Amino acid sequence: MDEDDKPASLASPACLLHEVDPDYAGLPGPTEPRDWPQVNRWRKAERERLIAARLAMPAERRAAFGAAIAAQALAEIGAADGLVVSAYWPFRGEPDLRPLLQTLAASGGRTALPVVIAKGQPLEFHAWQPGDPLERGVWNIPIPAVPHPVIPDVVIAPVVGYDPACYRLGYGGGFFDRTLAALPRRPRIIGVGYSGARCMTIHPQPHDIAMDMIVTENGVVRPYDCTTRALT
Ligand SMILES: Nc1nc2c(c(=O)[nH]1)N(C=O)[C@@H](CNc1ccc(C(=O)N[C@@H](CCC(=O)O)C(=O)O)cc1)CN2
Ligand SMILES: Nc1ncnc2c1ncn2[C@@H]1O[C@H](COP(=O)(O)OP(=O)(O)OP(=O)(O)O)[C@@H](O)[C@H]1O
Repeated sequence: MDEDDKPASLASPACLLHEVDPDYAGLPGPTEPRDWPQVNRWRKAERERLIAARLAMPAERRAAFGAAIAAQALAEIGAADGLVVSAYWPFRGEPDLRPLLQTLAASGGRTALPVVIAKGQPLEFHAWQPGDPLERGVWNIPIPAVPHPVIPDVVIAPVVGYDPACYRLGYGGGFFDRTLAALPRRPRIIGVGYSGARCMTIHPQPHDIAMDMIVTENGVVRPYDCTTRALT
């Protein structure tokens, strides 16, 4: 059991204030002009709340949710043959999708992990499949020991939070947004997280890039799915 797997003690129940009324939480409503310093403070507090909530889940539930997320993500990816798919090495209670990498690699896919080059710079993606050697990168995140940059067709991005428009709240480094903005062609972007990570809005900023979908243990969320359903 590593640090991430230990259930947090004294965790308080998730606060649902933000679900009820953003004004009440001191934030602008969705159509009002943003006060970005205020939004950044909100994001920081929300990150801490959401990470604590997922770490407080029993490890068995996280594992079961991770398996459900992996199965649906695999179905969304479809035929893996010839595709370059980037996922991630899980930390801080993220869904563990390493078995998905194994399945993709076994069915002809080329798998990869993101690599932090430096703060403020886009990520790189380097080919890696289960069994290949790893070394510690920035923030001690395991990265492929043998550098082999690739351009992914599909990027699986773990979320700290997400909203119905499929915007992602991450760890606050801005890495994925910078990376997606810099890639020569836009990959399919599949966000993955637990359904408890849903926010009414993450208050997207101009640099935020929406994902094509979010896969949770309960199903697939596509941008404004609920609106589409309501209109049809
Ligand atoms: N498993 C996994 N690997 C990943 C990502 C991810 O989201 N999950 N990343 C996706 O991007 C990149 C790493 N992104 C990270 C971004 C910030 C911090 C971090 O610790 N940040 C500091 C504060 C940063 C700041 O404010 O400047 C902190 O939380 O204390 C860690 C990783 C690449 N690898
Ligand atoms: N394309 C970009 N160009 C320049 N700066 C950017 C870009 N994308 C994000 N940033 C900067 O990075 C910082 C963090 O962004 P944000 O809060 O969206 O991070 P995040 O998506 O939660 O983090 P991460 O992707 O690392 O998990 C912001 O201050 C933002 O201005």
